[in-house]
Amino acid sequence: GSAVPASAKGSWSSFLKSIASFNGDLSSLTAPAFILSSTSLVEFSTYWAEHPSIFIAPAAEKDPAKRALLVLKWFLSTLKQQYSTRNEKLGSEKKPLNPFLGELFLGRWVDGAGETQLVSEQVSHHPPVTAYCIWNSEHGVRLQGYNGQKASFSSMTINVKQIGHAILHIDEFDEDYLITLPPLHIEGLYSGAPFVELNGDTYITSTSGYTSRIKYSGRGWVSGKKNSFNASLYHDGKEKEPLYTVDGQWTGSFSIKDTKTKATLDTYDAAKSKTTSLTIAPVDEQDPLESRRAWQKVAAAIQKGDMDATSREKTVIEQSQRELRNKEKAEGKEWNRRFFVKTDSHATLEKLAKKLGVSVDGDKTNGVWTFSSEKASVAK
Ligand SMILES: CCC(=O)OC[C@H](C)CC[C@H]1O[C@H]2C[C@H]3[C@@H]4CC=C5C[C@@H](O)CC[C@]5(C)[C@H]4CC[C@]3(C)[C@H]2[C@@H]1C
Repeated sequence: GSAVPASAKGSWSSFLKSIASFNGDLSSLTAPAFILSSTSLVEFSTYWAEHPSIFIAPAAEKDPAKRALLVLKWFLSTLKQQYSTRNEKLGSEKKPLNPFLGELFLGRWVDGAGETQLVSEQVSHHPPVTAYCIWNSEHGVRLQGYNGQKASFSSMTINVKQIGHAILHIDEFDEDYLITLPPLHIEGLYSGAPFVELNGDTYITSTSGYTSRIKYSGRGWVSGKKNSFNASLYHDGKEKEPLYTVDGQWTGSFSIKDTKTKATLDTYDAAKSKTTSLTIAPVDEQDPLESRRAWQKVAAAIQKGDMDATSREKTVIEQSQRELRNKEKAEGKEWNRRFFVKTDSHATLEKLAKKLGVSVDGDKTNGVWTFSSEKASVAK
C-alpha cells in the first residue's frame, strides 16, 4: 500500500517525474515535505561506530587472521546502522539535509570501550564530500574515511555509487585495512516508502595479508530474503580456500563459520546488539559551524511540516554560503577545512588499492582527505 499521505499524492508523483530527469546530484532535487529528514548527511559518519566495543575488539586479538575476522564482523555490524536506521526510526528512507562547506559534526561515545571520538566535516560542497575520523586512543584504533555519491535513475529505482574509501588503523600491530564502499539502490519509490538495498561486492584488505569479500544480495536472489550477504575471509591470492565464511542478513543475524572445522564460531544478532548513543555538546554551546546548531531553525520547520519556514530558513543558510564563496573568490582564497587536509597521494591507500586491484581515480577527483591532528583542536 502506498505510504504517501493523501495530501502529498500529487507532489510525490510530480517528484518521481523530477527524479526521472535529474542530473545525478541527489541534493539538487526538491523532495516533498514528508520525505525530508531534519538530519544532515554530515551526521551519517556516526554509523561507523555505534557499537564501540565491536569497533575496538580487533586491537585485543593477537592472531592476524582472527583479527581480520573481527574487523569483518565490525564492518558487517555497521551496515544496519548505515543503511536501515531511517527506516526503523522514521518509517522509510528520507532525504537528509545537504551539508554546507565546512559543516561539522563532533561527538564521542563513552561506554565500556572507554572514549571513542568522532569528527565529521563536509570538506566539499560541489561535489558533496564528507570526511570523518573516529578514534579510540586507549585501544589504539582509528578509522579515517571520506565519501561522496554518484546517483542515477532507472526503472523507478535510484542507483547510488559511493565514491571514497575508509581505512582502519590498529596501532598495536601497525596494521591498516582498506574498506571499499557498497553500491546501493533505493527501492520502494513507487509506494512512497523508499528503502536502501545493497548490491555488488565490497572488500576489506589488510597490510597483514588477509582479504575479506562481501557479496550483497536482496530479495529474489539466492536467499530470497532482503538485505542478505555472503562473505569470505582468505589469504591474499587464495580466494578459493577461505579460512572463514559469514552468511546472513545485515539487518538481521549472521553466523561466522570456520571453513576447516565447519564449526560456527560466532553469531551476531543486529536486533539484540545494543548501540551506544553519541554524546554531543548542547546546541547552544556548539560552534556555529556544528550541524545541529547551524540547521536548528530548518530542522524545527521540517519537524513542524512548515514548508514555507523550511525554505525561508534554508535560503538564509544558502545565501550566507554564496556570500562566503564570492568573498573567497574575490580574495583568491579557499575555505580552510578545520580538521582535514587534501592529499594528492596517500601511500597506504595506493598500496592497498593496488593489492586489491581497485582504482582510486574517483577518490582523487573528489579529493583524498586525511585527518590532520595538528590542525584539529580535540573535539569537544
Ligand atoms: C533526493 C531524492 C529523494 O529524496 O528520494 C527519496 C529517497 C529519500 C531516496 C534518496 C535518498 O536516500 C538516502 C539514502 C542515503 C545514503 C544512506 C547511507 C549512506 C552510508 C553513509 O556511510 C554515506 C552516505 C550514504 C551513502 C547516504 C547517501 C545519501 C542517500 C542516498 C539519500 C538519498 C538522497
